[in-house]
Amino acid sequence: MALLAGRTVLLRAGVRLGAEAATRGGNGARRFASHRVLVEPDAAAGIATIKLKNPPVNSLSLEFLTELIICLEKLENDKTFRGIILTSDCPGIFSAGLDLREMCGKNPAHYAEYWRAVQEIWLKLYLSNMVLVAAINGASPAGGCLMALTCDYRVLADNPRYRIGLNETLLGIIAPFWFKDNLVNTIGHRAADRALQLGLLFPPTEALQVGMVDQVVPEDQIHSTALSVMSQWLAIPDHARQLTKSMMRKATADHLIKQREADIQNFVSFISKDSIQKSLQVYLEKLKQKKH
Ligand SMILES: CCC/C=C/C(=O)SCCNC(=O)CCNC(=O)[C@H](O)C(C)(C)COP(=O)([O-])OP(=O)([O-])OC[C@H]1O[C@@H](n2cnc3c(N)ncnc32)[C@H](O)[C@@H]1OP(=O)([O-])[O-]
Repeated sequence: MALLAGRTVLLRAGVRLGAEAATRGGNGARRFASHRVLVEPDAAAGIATIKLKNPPVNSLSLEFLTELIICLEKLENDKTFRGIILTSDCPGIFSAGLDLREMCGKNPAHYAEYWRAVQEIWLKLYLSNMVLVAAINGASPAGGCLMALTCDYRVLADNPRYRIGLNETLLGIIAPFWFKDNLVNTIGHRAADRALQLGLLFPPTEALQVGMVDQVVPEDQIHSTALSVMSQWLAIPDHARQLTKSMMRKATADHLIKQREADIQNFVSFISKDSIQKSLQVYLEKLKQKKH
């Protein structure tokens, strides 16, 4: 069901697979990349590093999400890879979260298509059989935080500007129940209750304290730390680790899978409200004016 729904998204979004480059890397691994999703394979280690490259802020547009979904499907089906390091190619930004322009001034069919893609990326990441390590090398609000939360381990670069959290309430919107579930599973109910209501964005020290991330390291050590964490996780036999991961996560994922269509309808009717559209426009305007 999830897969079929995801395929619909891919076709509708009309991403040109022909635009992707497929070459052989020095280690013989198939290297593939799209415009916005760079994949650096290390076949010998069984690890692929995905670098998000949708400048300026890696906002999750429909096209970007679609490319990421295709990339994850390919890696998941390629037995060469057992682990993914998820990081950013945009200096100082991991991801600014959902692309606000996809949620403003569009029609209900567009909102529905967009939301299906957001659900799909979450399900793909959260239920991946591979080990996922987030190397968070920049600010990570809202949807950016959500992607990091799907990973098995989070390393954050030590820079006070790199704040992470689900800040939806600050935009006048509400984190969906499955964002909430993922956060509760990570930091516990009390901390999630406070973080969600206040829309808290945690700087590194606080993020570590609350359990939003597992490790904070100097920025120049982020990739080496992610690699060393990955090797610990890959030392565990895949079948045992994968079944354990599924046991821990299935109920949370099923919560969404069982009501995907209703969740889409909820999102469409919520986001289409005049008051919500106004809040989002005001927020986008503020972001634009911040520079001037
Ligand atoms: C129910 C729904 C659940 C929702 C979940 C979400 O994820 S909601 C999402 C919640 N996300 C947030 O609340 C994060 C909002 N973003 C930020 O807080 C900051 O941009 C930053 C800290 C990520 C980077 O700071 P920085 O000083 O390095 O960069 P900058 O601020 O100067 O921006 C550069 C350009 O990017 C633009 N743009 C930025 N974000 C978005 C976006 N999401 N989308 C589209 N565009 C965005 C910005 O307008 C500007 O455009 P311009 O003027 O060039 O045309």
